[in-house]
Amino acid sequence: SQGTQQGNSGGRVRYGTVSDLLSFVNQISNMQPEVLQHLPEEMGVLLNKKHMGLTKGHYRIDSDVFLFPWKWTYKTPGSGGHVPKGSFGKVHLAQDAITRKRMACKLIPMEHFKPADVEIQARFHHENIAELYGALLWDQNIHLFMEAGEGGSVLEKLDSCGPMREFEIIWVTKQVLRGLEYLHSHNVIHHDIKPSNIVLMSDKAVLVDFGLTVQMTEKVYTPRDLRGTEMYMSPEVVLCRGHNTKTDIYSLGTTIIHMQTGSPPWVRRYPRTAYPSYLYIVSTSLPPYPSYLYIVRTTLPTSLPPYPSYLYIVRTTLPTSLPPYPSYLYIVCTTLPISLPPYIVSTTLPISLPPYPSYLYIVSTTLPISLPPYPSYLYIIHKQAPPLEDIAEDCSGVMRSFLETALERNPAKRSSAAKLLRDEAINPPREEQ
Ligand SMILES: Nc1nnc(-c2c[nH]c3ncc(-c4c[nH]c5ccccc45)cc23)o1
Repeated sequence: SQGTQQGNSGGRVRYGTVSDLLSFVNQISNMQPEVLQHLPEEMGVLLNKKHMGLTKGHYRIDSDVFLFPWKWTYKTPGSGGHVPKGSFGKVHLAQDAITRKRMACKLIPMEHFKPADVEIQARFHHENIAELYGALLWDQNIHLFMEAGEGGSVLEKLDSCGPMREFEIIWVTKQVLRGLEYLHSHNVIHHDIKPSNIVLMSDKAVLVDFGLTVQMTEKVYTPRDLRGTEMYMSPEVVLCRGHNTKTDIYSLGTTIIHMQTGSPPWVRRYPRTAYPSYLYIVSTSLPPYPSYLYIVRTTLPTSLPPYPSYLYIVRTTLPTSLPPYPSYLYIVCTTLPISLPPYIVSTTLPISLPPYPSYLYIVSTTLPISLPPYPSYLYIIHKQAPPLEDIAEDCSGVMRSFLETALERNPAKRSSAAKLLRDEAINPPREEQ
């Protein structure tokens, strides 16, 4: 019969609706790895007919669409945070062979992909949220095609051009607040607002990376793990006792400090490099444990208050001498959200230490009596007042009060995105613009 070619002889990529895409990503996340390894051809659902040209049910990489590395890898956030899971993947520039439309294409290895990576972006549409155009499975990677911010991210801009001027910061802040106002009105928390997750276009900025995003079903979201990037994390998230959309406002506040000064809060006052070479205390992910670091001391107090254990890195006065074994790695655990062997000792250190010291390396058995206070930013965020000292000296008075509101320690006193959008700091009188 004259049936449509696509249905039978074509490939396994089709145009579909958001629900088609969501059932596709759920279906493939339940597929056995061995099935995924031998896929004869690409599969997927494309939402956007205008930008993506299918050819008989095919959308082949390097034939129907071309990928160009943006030389931008979205590393696991171990380099700056305690996040047990974050966003994996490389972001490429993609160009459709038929429509010539330029897009961003994030490749997520199947073993790291979870449907939550796309659910929010597929279901919620706003001009300040990177639009999802489609999802394709090929070569054991999920390819997420999205709206491209060809100006790169705010972090790249800061790294290449240094601190931003206030009128630029105002422009970015308004775009981010519009995106947050929309997400928060649907009880969605982004959880990872920071310069690298804000990308720039000629006429707007958009939020990207929804890998940590959640939609609250109650008034308070109680996490099972730590979500976000340490430097930009709010005190209530660090405490792990429940939080709400206001956490994104705090992270926007720290992001503004980063845009003003070129550095995130805290790092100038608590530099990671404050340590003599023999002792590094930083925490990333301990294989396979969540990325906390539980160095307290060899003899533990009988009971600790119910705070999360990573807040107990306070005993920097280690015993003057450790048992006679050289080059120890001591990880003595306090109360952990999961059970660990009570005492992990390894007599051999990894051959090459990662560029960021990622454990506590006690490379000599005798240590000086006392060490400088531990710069665990989680502990600092938890203990100290918000980082108002890190606000740029030349910050205007109105922007300073904007930041004081956004960085309020008590989320209930922190202004909402809707309220901040009306703030005079980001609505300067016309003659000033
Ligand atoms: N993690 C993540 N998840 N989705 C995205 C994303 C969606 N659209 C995009 N457009 C541009 C960039 C981008 C970031 N830095 C860059 C540097 C140079 C050029 C482009 C970029 C990233 C994205 O990013």
